[in-house]
Amino acid sequence: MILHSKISFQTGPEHWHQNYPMAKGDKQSPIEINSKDVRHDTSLSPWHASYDPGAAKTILNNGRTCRVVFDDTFDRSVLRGGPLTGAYRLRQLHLHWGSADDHGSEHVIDGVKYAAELHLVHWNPKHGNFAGALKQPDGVAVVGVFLKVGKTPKPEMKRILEEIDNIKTKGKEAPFQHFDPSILFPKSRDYWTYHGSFTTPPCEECITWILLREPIEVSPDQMARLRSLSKNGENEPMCPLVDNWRPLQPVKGRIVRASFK
Ligand SMILES: NS(=O)(=O)c1ccc(NCc2ccco2)cc1
Ligand SMILES: [Zn+2]
Repeated sequence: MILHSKISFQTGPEHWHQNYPMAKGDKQSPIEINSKDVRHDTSLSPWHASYDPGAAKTILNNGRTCRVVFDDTFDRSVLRGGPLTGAYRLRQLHLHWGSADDHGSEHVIDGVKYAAELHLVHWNPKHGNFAGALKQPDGVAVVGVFLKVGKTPKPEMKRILEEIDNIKTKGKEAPFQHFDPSILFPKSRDYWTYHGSFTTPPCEECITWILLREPIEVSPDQMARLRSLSKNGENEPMCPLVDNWRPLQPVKGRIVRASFK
């Protein structure tokens, strides 16, 4: 009798729940924001980021995204206000992007997919550490900024994208200092907010999402740089790091609030 061993690497988002049951939860991210279902909440206050440029440490390619890591050992770079209670510490920022300009963001706004989505990840120090915060519904706050391709790119994105040449392959890390990520924010502070999850396993439902309504612009060349990153390690076959976004998840009756009319 010949045994056919069938090895299937079931790692796609549809299979995550087999190892991470939370991936099939009722508060998963990303979701589509439909303006007709959004509730303008006049009690929502403005959000404030006070970041210390000296907290920036390194930039790395972890094979899934390009991530900038910050010193979060004390209240050095914090996010306050908006839907949040207390100061949340900035831990890292990273991006999700597509293989072409017409898709790449994780959240979708009235059917619009942006070329990329920047996530600034903060955690609530009242829960001791990041690992503890993951287990709490108010443990983490992520600010999402949409990126669209245009002719007046933000010079500040240059800084991140210039470093990309030094972290082309998985596992590569480079120093990344003296960087204040609040320069990446658009003019308007208008945002949507809802309760959701990490968009990668283990998909804990611990995130207060704050999605900025106004996208920032990047140049075609900047998007091409992002797409030049590789998933593979240095001496492995080339595999472009693109389309690292999770498909839309069910809203399951959640209310999305807007800070604006
Ligand atoms: N795309 S995202 O903003 O939801 C996001 C943010 C941070 C992580 N970090 C990885 C992780 C998840 C749980 C513990 O460590 C993963 C995903
Ligand atoms: Zn993300």
